[in-house]
Amino acid sequence: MHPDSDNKSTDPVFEQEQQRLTETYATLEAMCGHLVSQMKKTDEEAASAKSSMSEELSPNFATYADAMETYADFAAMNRVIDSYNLAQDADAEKLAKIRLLLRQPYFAKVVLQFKPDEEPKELYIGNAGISDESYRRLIVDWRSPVAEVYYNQDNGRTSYRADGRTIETDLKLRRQFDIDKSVLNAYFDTTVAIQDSLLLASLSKQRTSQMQAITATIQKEQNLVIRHDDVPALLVSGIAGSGKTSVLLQRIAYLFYRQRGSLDPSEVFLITPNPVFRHYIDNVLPDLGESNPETLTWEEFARTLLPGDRGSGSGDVPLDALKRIDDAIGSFEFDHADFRDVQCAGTRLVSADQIRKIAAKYRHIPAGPHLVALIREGLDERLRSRLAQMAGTEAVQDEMSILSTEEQLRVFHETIDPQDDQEARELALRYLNDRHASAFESVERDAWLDIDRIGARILGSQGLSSVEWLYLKMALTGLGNPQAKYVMIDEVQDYTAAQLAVLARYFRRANFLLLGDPNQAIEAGTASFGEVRSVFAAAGKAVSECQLLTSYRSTPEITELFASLLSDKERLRISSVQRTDEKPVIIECFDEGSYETELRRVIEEAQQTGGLTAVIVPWRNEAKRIQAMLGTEAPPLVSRDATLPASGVTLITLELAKGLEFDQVIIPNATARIFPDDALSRRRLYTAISRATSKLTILSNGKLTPLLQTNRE
Ligand SMILES: Nc1ncnc2c1ncn2[C@@H]1O[C@H](COP(=O)(O)OP(=O)(O)OP(=O)(O)O)[C@@H](O)[C@H]1O
Repeated sequence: MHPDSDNKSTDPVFEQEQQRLTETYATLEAMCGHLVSQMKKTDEEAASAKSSMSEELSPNFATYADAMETYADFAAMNRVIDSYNLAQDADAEKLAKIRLLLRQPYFAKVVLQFKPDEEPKELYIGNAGISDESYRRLIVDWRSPVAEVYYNQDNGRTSYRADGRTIETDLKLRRQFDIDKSVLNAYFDTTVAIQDSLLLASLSKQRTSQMQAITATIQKEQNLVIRHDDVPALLVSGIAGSGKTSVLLQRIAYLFYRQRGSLDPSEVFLITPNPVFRHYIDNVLPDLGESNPETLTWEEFARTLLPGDRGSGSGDVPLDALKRIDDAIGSFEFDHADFRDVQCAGTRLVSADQIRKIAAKYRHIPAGPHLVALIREGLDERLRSRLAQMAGTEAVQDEMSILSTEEQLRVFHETIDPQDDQEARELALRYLNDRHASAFESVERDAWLDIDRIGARILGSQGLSSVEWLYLKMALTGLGNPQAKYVMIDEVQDYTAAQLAVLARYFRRANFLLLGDPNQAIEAGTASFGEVRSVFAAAGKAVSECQLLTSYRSTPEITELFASLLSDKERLRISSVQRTDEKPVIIECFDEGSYETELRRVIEEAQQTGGLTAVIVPWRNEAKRIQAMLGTEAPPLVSRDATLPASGVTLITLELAKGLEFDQVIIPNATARIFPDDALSRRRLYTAISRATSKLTILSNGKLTPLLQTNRE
């Protein structure tokens, strides 16, 4: 049922629901006001308790007993402050939830009958769960077990899982709401047969430059991924616009909720294609009341681990090279030239020869993380004794005595005036430890190992690629992040098998969520889904799989056009959600003059229509060509670190447009030269076309690519 504005006032259900909303809203507002004043009060109490306790505190360290008493007083004061802080933290968390709900208290209601003789239960589902003062559940969190019945989209007998048990119930009613703060705009009672009105309403909205959460309209196949059991690797293959990125973000929010208190955002990693994409998605989790995880591109990940003078490389390395590294490590022995001096500020602190001597003590242990850890410990000890010996020298003590007051404060947090030799030595050691902090760091990072040289010996080649370098370092030293619990890789088809092998090994204890579309692999040499499976299986991570086959982004006509680039078998399985439609336009021009006129016209038209339009070019040099042709009227080119504008026309390379979407897409030159009839061009064209939500214009300056010939009118 969809009451329009005329019958709202006469529809008793609408009135009842508006009434319920008004009451809930008032309760939330009251709770908010109460919490704010409570937090203010706690703040004042904490401040006054602190000041009266500090006044009463009379530190006395005269005797051992006095000192003990003083410490006990300090500890008591800290305990009081901690309890205030804890209370504040709990209140702040609750307040954040209420503020989230004040934007939209809930978006759905389900009525569930658990036992035939019981009253049915009404549950309102929202972005967070909250109970009122008398512990009555006002709103249920969308991630709570019972909310699953809403997403299962079955009316009648259904079930959900809670604490490993399956709970049977009868879904009597599934009602969706369009709510803005305390105003009910509409409600929809849904059954499976009727299309999802809230979904259609949400899809028909104009796109913004930032991705939005899809909590209220998550579809059944998407929910299976979001609520999937924890598995070592979950591979989701989904067509363009099927909600892979949306599902990924909703799953992160789900995991944070389910593991509240034990899962920290710093233990979740999201590997994204580029910074433009990161900006595009970075509001979704905060809007859901959650923090963003650690978000990195491959380049950023590699840069933190590789030596400063090395680029992150292409990653295009055969898996076989990595296998040879694994095979070789088993029987590998260091030789004298595999070590490098530990240096700092031009001083050699531990020589390669000394490292060799430390290593010689462990000759019976095979090369690998255990041996490297032992050498590292020995080296750390050697470094400490070297600095202790330097601390006793006159040269260092003289150097320390002429430190400026500022430098003394930075190093010692006070000015110094050593009274005897012993004190002077201790201070000199602190000074040296500070000055040589980077030497300790390079011992810790195993920078004393010449990975390039070791790799050249193992692989028999001159110079390692960055991926080989990383893999070898991990195999040899155990480099990795064993604390990471989840790693999410979006657009997984864009990584090479070797890059994925590095990630699987680096985050060795993490569960992986891998999402991608084999048809959007726009570079040669990246991993097929078969390779993705075998890389993770080889890393000891059994792969489970899900598929998403409905396109939510594009209109049926656009979906049909990009689906026409796929094999018949694939095309037939794809569907799109019905909406108002505009036929894609293909314009083939045979002379430069008419091409320029047409291009100017479609860009001008796009400016007039409003919304966000992308002119997608395959490479940067094509962007330059367009800029040269259009001069000052060329749309601005999106750079790698940019944030998309809210509206207007932009020029963007395919690489950066990946994963994003636009109200309109213009493909400015789809000739056979740019999109020849081969598999890679087919995927590039599929990716470019599928960025459009509602309008698509394709031009060609010369003969149109054969890939689209059959689609012309
Ligand atoms: N259940 C849903 N309810 C509302 N909107 C949805 C839903 N699922 C997806 N969408 C919308 O469809 C569009 C495409 O989603 P998303 O970008 O997550 O897909 P994708 O599979 O990652 O796409 P691609 O691989 O083509 O980059 C987005 O605008 C998203 O908000």
